[in-house]
Amino acid sequence: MATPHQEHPQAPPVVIARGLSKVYGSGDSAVRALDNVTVEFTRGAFTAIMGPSGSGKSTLMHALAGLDTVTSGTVHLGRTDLTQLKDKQLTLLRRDRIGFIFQSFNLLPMLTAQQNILLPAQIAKRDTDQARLDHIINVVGLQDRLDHLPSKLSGGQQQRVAVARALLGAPEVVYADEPTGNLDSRSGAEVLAFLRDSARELNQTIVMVTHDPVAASYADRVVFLRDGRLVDEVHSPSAEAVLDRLVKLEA
Ligand SMILES: Nc1ncnc2c1ncn2[C@@H]1O[C@H](COP(=O)(O)OP(=O)(O)OP(=O)(O)O)[C@@H](O)[C@H]1O
Repeated sequence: MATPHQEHPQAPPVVIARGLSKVYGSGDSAVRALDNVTVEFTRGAFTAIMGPSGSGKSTLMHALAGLDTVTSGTVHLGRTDLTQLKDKQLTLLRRDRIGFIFQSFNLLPMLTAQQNILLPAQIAKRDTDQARLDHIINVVGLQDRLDHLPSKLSGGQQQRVAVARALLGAPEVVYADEPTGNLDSRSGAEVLAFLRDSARELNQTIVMVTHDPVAASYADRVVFLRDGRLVDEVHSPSAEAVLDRLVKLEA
């Protein structure tokens, strides 16, 4: 068992959400998906967001990432309040300052692993830091797969390409939405270990939504939602401790 990652409480928060509420619809059919959520994510911390189905996990991640608007509250990435930005500014902010990892990998099928990893930097006309690229490719163990098309890679390898792509630009935060949802448990464990290592070795801030207590146990901290509210959190979690909290929340 690895020693728990020491979070740095003195590290400044990279993302700060204050008083976030999100209401879908209106009148009798209104659904309060987020209800006054205040939460911070410090630099280099790997945090999992958990909660029963419908508790607001996706809504929270979409709000944090500037993928969706909120009804009230603020979301700061560094000094920028995302809730004040127009669509075009949000698009640029997501491109330049946030990394994304999705359950479905989202690789372009006609590009090799290496081309997929480099694509966001090319689109943004950013120079690639060769030392960082080499390091990340090593960390995710893709050295001999770089020329392969996604269709010639296993699911775990494809997700490692997606992880490398998300990490390359050293974004201020990486959001991972059920990153192991399509993987068998061994590939899932590899991807989670890479996420954990990149938080530690690259001081990468990572926020992951997951249903899986084992996946959450790789994080430094797990925050729990119920009915759109932040109701609990666990630091240096074991899978058992996470499961225990979840069972109580679902009771
Ligand atoms: N576009 C939408 N329109 C109306 N209601 C929505 C919409 N998106 C989400 N909701 C509702 O908001 C609440 C929170 O949904 P959300 O998808 O954030 O939960 P979740 O915790 O991610 O769920 P799951 O674990 O099932 O993916 C739910 O009651 C859901 O039905």
